[in-house]
Amino acid sequence: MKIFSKEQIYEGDRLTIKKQNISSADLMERAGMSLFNWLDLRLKGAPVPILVFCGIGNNGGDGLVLARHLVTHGYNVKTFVVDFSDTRSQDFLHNYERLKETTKDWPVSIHDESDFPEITNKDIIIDAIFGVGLNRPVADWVINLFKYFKRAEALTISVDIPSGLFTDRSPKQEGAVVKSNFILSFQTPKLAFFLPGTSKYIEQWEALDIGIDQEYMQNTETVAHILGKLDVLPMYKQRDKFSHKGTFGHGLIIGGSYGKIGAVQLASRAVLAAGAGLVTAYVPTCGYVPLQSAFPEAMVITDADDKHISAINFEITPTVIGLGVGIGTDKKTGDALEAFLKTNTTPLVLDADGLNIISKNKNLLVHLPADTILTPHPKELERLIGVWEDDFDKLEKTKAFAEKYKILVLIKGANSIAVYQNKLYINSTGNPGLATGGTGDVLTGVITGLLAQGYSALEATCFGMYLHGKSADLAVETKGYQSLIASDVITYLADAYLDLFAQPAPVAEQPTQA
Ligand SMILES: NC(=O)C1=CN([C@@H]2O[C@H](COP(=O)(O)OP(=O)(O)OC[C@H]3O[C@@H](n4cnc5c(N)ncnc54)[C@H](OP(=O)(O)O)[C@@H]3O)[C@@H](O)[C@H]2O)[C@@H](O)CC1
Ligand SMILES: [K+]
Repeated sequence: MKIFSKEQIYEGDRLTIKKQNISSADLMERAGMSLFNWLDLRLKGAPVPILVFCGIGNNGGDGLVLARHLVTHGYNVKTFVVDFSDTRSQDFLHNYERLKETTKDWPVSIHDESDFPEITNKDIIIDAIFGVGLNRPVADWVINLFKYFKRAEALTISVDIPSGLFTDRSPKQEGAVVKSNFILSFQTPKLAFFLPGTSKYIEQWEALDIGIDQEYMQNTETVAHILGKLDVLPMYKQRDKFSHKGTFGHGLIIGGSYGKIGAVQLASRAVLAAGAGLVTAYVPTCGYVPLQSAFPEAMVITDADDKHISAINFEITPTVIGLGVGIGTDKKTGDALEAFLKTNTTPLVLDADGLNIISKNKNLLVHLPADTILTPHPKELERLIGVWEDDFDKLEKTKAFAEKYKILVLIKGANSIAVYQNKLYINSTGNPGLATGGTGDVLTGVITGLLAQGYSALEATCFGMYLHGKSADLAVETKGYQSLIASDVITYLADAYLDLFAQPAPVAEQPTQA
């Protein structure tokens, strides 16, 4: 699914109004109506108090439309206008009048703390204060209102985006954003929902279709994409009946050091579980016995050194190399990696200490083959690109870094993000059960295994991180968050593949009332 920038959202609104020959008030009516339908379907007329807090722009206008429909359908509604500015938008004013006509009463204005109404945890708060139009820091008294909402512990539903959240930068002050339980976002989610610094303000979101021009939605190129099943499914490569193990490539995992041979074992197993035909592990001598006994499907090549990789020489011709898991940063290994990178032309996935070695010797970056995949977690990324101001700045710096060296950078996190050719691909699968040792090694193996089968760097990364997260999502159903371990992610890869083609369960017939 595409994630539109703020400018693209405004352009989509403008174009829709023009092409569909409607007014902006009509579009706002649709937006407000879609909010109402969503709520009405769930509340079914329940008399729960609904407090609608509106700003003075179009986000507030959406809130006013919602409030009007709630009132006309008999809900228990109170509407407030958060008066943070004198400049009202036209569509706000139009709907302000319409609400007045309906209720015969003006909404209550809030100018400062003394106007904050009583809110209990039985109420529902509708947050329609700021939308994507937020362009400067929020006034202190309005931030206090956000905090007041949080203290009330009422169910909080944000319209389009939690108020206080910018579309292109992180808020400077902690708590300067409404803590939403649910966001009803128009047409597409916003990038801030998925970034580590701002996703803490988001629990759940849903995109509401407000009929933005389909052609515009389809043809507009966006910088960011969120990857769901429908996005990765077209990447899947069907198997030919006459294929054999040579068809699916040969992955070579180079890594391991004394005490960290397990990382190679996990990555190598994941190479095969992702579907590669063959896997070889290249490890220090101490890795030979454990690998050969615990993982009979792998071939093993050993370094002359017992504990660390000291030279990278092999006579096989792998399709792809995954390098770095458990490799350590021993001086010998650093030298071996340098010599190897200066001559290697095989497609490469670089992870863990492989990245840390390169961070200390950045001259090596120019030797990476085009489309090399780097899979850093945030600390490893910082060692590569330096510090950043906020998530948005981090993504800009990563884009520039990836472009400079013509590589792909996969930033690992709760929502892993692949950065490639100035675009962002955000994974939607995965859960906190993955916060356990070895899951990164498995991811390296999965991506290596997909590259071996002929997936492009971008496909292998997107499909790989999706499958890896999906596998964990399926595994937690029986393992729980605490007990899930990296090996489970390999085991459940099979289910993640099968899930791609699973038919949705038929909806059970509703019993009819006599
Ligand atoms: N376009 C359409 O047709 C549709 C739009 N839709 C809805 O519109 C929303 C965007 O609406 P919006 O552009 O009016 O901005 P909104 O977020 O309501 O902010 C209001 C204004 O506040 C101002 N301001 C900014 N920061 C400030 C601050 N810190 N403190 C004080 N003031 C500040 C700034 O104005 P300024 O003062 O800069 O002139 C800004 O314009 C969008 O999220 C969606 O909900 C839907 O109905 C679908 C159809
Ligand atoms: K909002």
